[in-house]
Amino acid sequence: MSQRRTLIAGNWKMNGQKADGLALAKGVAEKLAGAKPNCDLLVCPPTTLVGLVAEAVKGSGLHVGGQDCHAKVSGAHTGDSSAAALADLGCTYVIVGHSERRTDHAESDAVVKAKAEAAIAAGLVAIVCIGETLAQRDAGQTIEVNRSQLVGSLPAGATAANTVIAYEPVWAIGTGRVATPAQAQEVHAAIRAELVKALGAEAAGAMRILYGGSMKPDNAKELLALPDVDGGLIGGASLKVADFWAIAESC
Ligand SMILES: O=C(CO)COP(=O)(O)O
Repeated sequence: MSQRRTLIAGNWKMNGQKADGLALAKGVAEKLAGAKPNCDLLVCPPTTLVGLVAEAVKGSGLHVGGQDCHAKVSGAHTGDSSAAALADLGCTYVIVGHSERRTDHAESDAVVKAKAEAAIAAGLVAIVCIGETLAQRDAGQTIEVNRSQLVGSLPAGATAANTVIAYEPVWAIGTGRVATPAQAQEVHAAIRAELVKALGAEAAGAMRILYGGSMKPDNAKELLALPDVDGGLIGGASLKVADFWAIAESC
């Protein structure tokens, strides 16, 4: 049996306002009150809702996370949020380096690494995202692109307790085109091998590597059963209680 506890994480992205966001979070928390799936459950609402959601699900066992944080603790960074402020609102995780942020905000590996380090310093678990584009996959660069993003984005002091890796092939995000089990396992195994080099076998063996990209109730079981897939980072399907819960029940 894997020593790694599966993590099912919902990335709501820029979706939800007070009423529907609260209903979604409370819906998941209520499910959790009735049954304990064989995984940790996390929702990452937009920053606007993080505080409200964290208050609403307090004590339920449902974890709450941010979708991004700044590398600095405070200062003149209009529109940004610090990891410490997210922790203060009740977050225990934060996603960094999502491909949408790498693209929309030109975030480099160095920026992602600094953000992950800030997250850890604030006591949060950093979920560090990496993944290749379709053009890179078609050019046979998948393993090298992921290796290089991982090495460049991995925070100093990373441990299995403070860092989670998320492999999200860009071509699978929001497209309905999910990676095949063979494609996912190949990259996850390569990530694990790189983690062994960077952190040693023990930490690498204990670190969770999530798959993200069109994970749905009908494909989750097969992906989550792969030896190096330790959970999911779920976009679209995390916006419906029934779908998110069905994925959690596939663990
Ligand atoms: O980007 C994702 C999660 O971070 C995946 O999104 P989808 O599940 O909508 O493809």
